This record gives sequence, structure tokens and C-alpha cells, in this order.
Amino acid sequence: MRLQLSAPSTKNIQKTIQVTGSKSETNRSLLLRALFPNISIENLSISDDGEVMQKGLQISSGEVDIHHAGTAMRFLTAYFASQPNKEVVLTGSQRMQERPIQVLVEALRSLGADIQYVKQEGYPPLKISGKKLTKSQVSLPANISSQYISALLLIAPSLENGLELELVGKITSVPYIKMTLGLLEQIGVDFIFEGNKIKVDPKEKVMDTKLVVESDWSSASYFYSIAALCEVGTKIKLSSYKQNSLQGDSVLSKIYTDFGITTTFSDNQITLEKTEESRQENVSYDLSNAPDIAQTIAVTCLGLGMGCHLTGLHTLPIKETDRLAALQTEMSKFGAKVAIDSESLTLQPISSIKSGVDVDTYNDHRMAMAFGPLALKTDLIVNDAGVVSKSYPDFWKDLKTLGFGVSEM
Ligand SMILES: O=C(O)C1=C[C@@H](OP(=O)(O)O)[C@@H](O)[C@H](O)C1
Ligand SMILES: C=C(OP(=O)(O)O)C(=O)O
Repeated sequence: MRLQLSAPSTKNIQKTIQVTGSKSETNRSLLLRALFPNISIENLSISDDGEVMQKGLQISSGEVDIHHAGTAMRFLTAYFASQPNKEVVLTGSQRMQERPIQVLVEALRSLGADIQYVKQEGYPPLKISGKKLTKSQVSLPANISSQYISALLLIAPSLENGLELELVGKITSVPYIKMTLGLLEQIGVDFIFEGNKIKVDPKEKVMDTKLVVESDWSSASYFYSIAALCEVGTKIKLSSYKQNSLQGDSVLSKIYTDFGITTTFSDNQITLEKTEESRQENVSYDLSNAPDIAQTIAVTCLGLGMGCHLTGLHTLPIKETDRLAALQTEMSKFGAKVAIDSESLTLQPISSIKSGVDVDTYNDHRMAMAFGPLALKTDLIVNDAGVVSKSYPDFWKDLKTLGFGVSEM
């Protein structure tokens, strides 16, 4: 699907949008419910990643294909490895077969798991023969992906001796680890997280517990970007959000004050209001705790003619695409000057951007969604726009609700 995007007739938007549940909270909650059946879940993410996780958890033998879903790949690897009587081949899209998983496989093997690489050493697909894991101490690098750590933490309470993790190196994407621990806390699991050690106690049964998934903050980022590119007075309300979020991307409410956006929380809703024009020429952020909003922020800056220096982006090259390279290529099409290295991106301020650009999306939902708001500044085309279904299938429909021109070519 190739979409032509154009600006709404008014840049003073006053609308309300219901955003689907967080895919990160959803896929954790689903795994916990598979281990502890008296958990119930509300506001599940309606998305490809949530769907493949639900399907994967129902399978006991044969092939499980999780497409592009990183969390499903990592969480299900730990799940199947710890389930006696289950034997599966866990596979995914071509890109998933290029996303590393060795750290998790090594950690699980050190606990006694039986996991074989089907094709290339260190990468999916994996042949997993589930076993009862009785060892309880594991050490693993923490600087590549926090999902390996969350995967181990999620199965930890179901192991007969619990689990003690030693995290080696600088811990990346820390809020996602805290999100996992936050959910364990909600189901009554005891743990200690001190320095580079996490200890999780075993738990045989949990009380009847309802996990209510908050809507997705990474998805909210595109509305922050839209509000920032609109006129002062714009108000966009999003449901269902709360002030004490488990999601690290809720840092958006602070970051976007630099772009003139004030966030107010009330009755499960946030209101994003553009209260002033941004007065800064350059901004800089360390996004090692919030990697998924890097693309949004970079494109907001491009639209506002601002420069930015984003650091802590060392995980971006191994996500749905190499996001640093993809951002550089696509922003350059608009006339931007963008420099990247292995962990940062620098955008120079520019006074005007080119129109009629064809944005390529590289099978990455966030490439499509990050560039969408730029239609407020210039007409553009988004190629393979259906990729948004990974986390936010209604994204284009919701853009139409805000008044954007969205037409298939
Ligand atoms: O645990 C999670 O739900 C996630 C962790 C992050 O990955 P890394 O830890 O690999 O940075 C994030 O980018 C991803 O979208 C979701
Ligand atoms: C990196 C992402 O997802 P995952 O790693 O779960 O595929 C994302 O949604 O931005």
C-alpha cells in the first residue's frame, strides 16, 4: 500500500483518539497468563505483534512464526525452553533471522535448556526442546537488548528455584526491565533489583489478578510530533493513559515541552496542547532508555527546521531495520544534512524541506509512522504503509480523523 499524505485543512486540531494497548505490556502479560492461568488481561494491544504472541502461546509442537515481533521472538524462546513436552521451531521474517539472539540462547543453555540453531549460529530460527530448568543462576551481557533480560525475568517465577541474574556491562533500555518487574509485582512475585543483580523468587500460584494494559506510549509519540508541528492552541486528547506509567516512553511528556507541548493527565486521558512555539534551534537527548521514540523526535525536528543531536542509539541498528541508516537516507531526501555513527544521529537545522518525497519504510512500522506527521509541512508519499500493523493498525485511520489527507495511490 502506497499512501499520499497531505495536511489537514486546519492546523489547529481539536480531536480525541483511542490508542490501542501497549505491545510491550501486552506481550509480557500474555506470557505471564500462559504461566499463571488465573491472570486476566484488559486492553490488549490490537496489533500483529500481539496476535503472533497469542498464537505462539497456543502451539506445543511444529513451527511457530512470529514474523517481525522482537518481543515475541525473545519471550517465546525463554517460554518454550522452560516448558517440558513442548518442542517447536521458532522462526520469523527474513529480518528477524538477522536480529541477534545468541545472548539469550547462551543464558538459557547455561540454565540447562536444549536450543539449537536451525540456520545461522546466533540467529533465529531456533529448534527448542522444552525442559524443566532447575538451575537458578545466570550471567549475561546487558548492553545489546533488554528483551533478553525481560525474557528470563518473565519465566523466572515459574522456575522451581526462581532466578538470579547478573547483568554484565552497561544496562540498556532499563525502563523495559522495570516494566517487566512492575508486572511481576502486580501478580505478587517478590524480587530484588540492586546494582547489576536481579533476584526473582519462585511462585507456584498467583492470586486472581487483572492486568490492565495502558495504551501505547510509543504510539502516542506520533501525536506529540503532530501537535508540535501544528499551530499554538492545538489540543489532541489520547486514551487510555496514566501518570504513573510502566512505559519508559512516557518521558515524551517531558521531552516535548522543548517543542512547546504541555501534557495534562486526567480521567485516563492525556491532553497534548501546543502552548507556545519552540524557541530552540538545537536540542539533544540521550535516548538509551527510550530508543523507540528516536525516529519520531528526529522527524519532529526536521519538520520544525530544528537541529538535534540524539545519542544512546546503539540498539537502533538491530531493530526492524537499521534505523540509523534508514533515518539518514530518508531525511536526506527532504534536503536534510544528517550525520550518523554507531550510536548517534546529528541533524543540522534547515529552513525549508523538499516536497513530493517518496519515503521508504524498510518493513519498519516506526519509519512509516514517524514520517506521517511531516505531511503538516509538505505533501509526501509513504511506501509500504501497511507496515504500521506491527504495533498500530489503525494509525492511518486515526490520521484521517485528525483531518489529514490519506489516499491510496
Ligand atoms: O521489552 C520490550 O518490550 C522492548 C524493548 C526495547 O528493545 P531493546 O531492549 O532491544 O532496546 C524496545 O525497543 C522494543 O520496542 C520493546
Ligand atoms: C524495536 C521494536 O520492536 P521489537 O524489538 O519488539 O520487534 C519497536 O517496536 O520499535
